[in-house]
Amino acid sequence: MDQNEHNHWGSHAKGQCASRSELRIILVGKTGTGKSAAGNSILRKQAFESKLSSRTLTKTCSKSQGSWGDREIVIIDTPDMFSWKEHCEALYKEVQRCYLLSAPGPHVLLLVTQLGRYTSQDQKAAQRVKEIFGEDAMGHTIVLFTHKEDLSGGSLMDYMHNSDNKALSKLVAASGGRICAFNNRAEGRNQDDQVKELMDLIEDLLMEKNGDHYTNGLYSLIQRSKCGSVGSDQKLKEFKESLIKYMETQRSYTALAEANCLKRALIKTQLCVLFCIQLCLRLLILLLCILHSMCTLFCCLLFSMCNLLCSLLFIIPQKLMIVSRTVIRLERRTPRL
Ligand SMILES: Nc1nc2c(ncn2[C@@H]2O[C@H](COP(=O)(O)OP(=O)(O)OP(=O)(O)O)[C@@H](O)[C@H]2O)c(=O)[nH]1
Repeated sequence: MDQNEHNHWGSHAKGQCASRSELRIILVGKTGTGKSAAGNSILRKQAFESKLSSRTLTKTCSKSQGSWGDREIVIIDTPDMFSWKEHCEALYKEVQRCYLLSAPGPHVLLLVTQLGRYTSQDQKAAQRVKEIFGEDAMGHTIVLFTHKEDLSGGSLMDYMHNSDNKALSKLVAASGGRICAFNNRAEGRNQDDQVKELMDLIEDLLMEKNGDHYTNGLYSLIQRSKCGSVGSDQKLKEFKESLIKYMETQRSYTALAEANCLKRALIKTQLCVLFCIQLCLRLLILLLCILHSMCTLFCCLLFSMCNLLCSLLFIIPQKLMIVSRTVIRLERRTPRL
């Protein structure tokens, strides 16, 4: 067992009696979005390594502390554990480390994404956050956009309002509309202002949650282990087993939800097709009726024309006869010279 894990396990007891003003924040999201840089902005020091890199820079979960007013701020930076495709030993190890570092539970999950770059990878990362911490963790999530300078002075609300990224809108809605933006290159007053904006958002969230941090079965297990009599190694082993079970359960919930979503979409499509077929049939019947009426009208017209023609054929010779008789009579009366 890793020595570090022993230390983390031991440190959780320290977390139980942490001061009431302690604020635990976990930075989550896709790699390279600016999680470490955001952590540094909040703490206003170079606590986490952050630089432009073609590879993932943060290799393991780490924790750093600072303060904001009378609040002690604890930030847990996370490595690229939100985009690994499969559940594997390395993932479980990092998740375990993250749980132990953030026990008895985070007040805020800061989901970091780059402004204008919310891709399918970010969606998968958000999904993995739910797999690791549970669906209810969205209730303690704030979406933090980095590269705020790209707004060029415009407001984040306007940006969201004009965005046609449905997945992003869905994420923001699931996070209760709690959004914030950082320019992690900002300094001095500008840096303080954006941290204050985030802190105000966090205070509102905590007020809503009666000051409570987020917790779930795994955090409760860490809490309970404090009173247990079993040794640290055994506790860690049990915790890891529970964690694997928890993540697998969350994953099957997600798969089930996705399958239900797919089923609903399929039913909707079927209903749409049925409606279209029904509409086409009705239109066809209407067209046939119109054609039938037109045919009847045409037949009537033809019949009338024939009738008229026959009548004319009968009347014209009669009239001709009369005229010819009159002419003959007149000829007879006229004296010959
Ligand atoms: N211009 C600008 N650059 C930023 C901003 N935020 C982060 N960056 C840059 O983006 C790069 C990646 O930032 P990191 O903080 O290392 O990102 P990360 O998510 O921690 O990445 P990993 O640790 O590799 O997972 C760095 O070069 C940062 O300087 C921002 O708001 N504006």
